[in-house]
Amino acid sequence: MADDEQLPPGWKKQLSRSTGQHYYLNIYTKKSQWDVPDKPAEAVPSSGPDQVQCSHLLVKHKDSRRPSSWREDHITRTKDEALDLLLTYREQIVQGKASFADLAQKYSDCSSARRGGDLGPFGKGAMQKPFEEASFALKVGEISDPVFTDSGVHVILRTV
Ligand SMILES: O=C(N[C@H](Cc1nc2ccccc2[nH]1)C(=O)O)c1cc2ccccc2s1
Repeated sequence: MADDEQLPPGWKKQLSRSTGQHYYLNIYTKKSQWDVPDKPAEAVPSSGPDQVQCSHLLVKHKDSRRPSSWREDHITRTKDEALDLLLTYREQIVQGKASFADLAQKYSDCSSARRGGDLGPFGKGAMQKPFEEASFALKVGEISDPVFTDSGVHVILRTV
């Protein structure tokens, strides 16, 4: 077990009264963590990455900004039908019954379908706000809940 003197600078080892386990306190930000720190404590909380890379599966509906796609010239499903459809795809992915890229390639109403839904790296300001906020809130490898934009209903996978 690492003692204070062996910890990277800026960390303090504490004992949790509730669990009896040790945790580690960042003496600058007062944030704590269970894992033994392996780098100096950040004096300022990190503002997160400048860019992320995500793939998405989009199901459009009749009220989408552009109710047309490579799959269907004239999309007539309702928003509720789009959500139900998206949830079936999300469930198959989460249950490991299909890969994200495979379902995006087959069913996404975005032209990124040909790339398994990959949008490439993007920063803040590049995508519609609900999509951006959901993407930057994901950890790498995490899949979002359904996200609604003017384009339709999305499920997002953060890849980088
Ligand atoms: O806006 C696009 N496609 C639209 C649908 C759409 N709307 C979106 C809104 C947010 C993120 C991705 C989105 N894709 C379309 O095909 O009607 C993009 C396609 C691609 C393809 C490759 C890389 C980036 C992009 S962004």
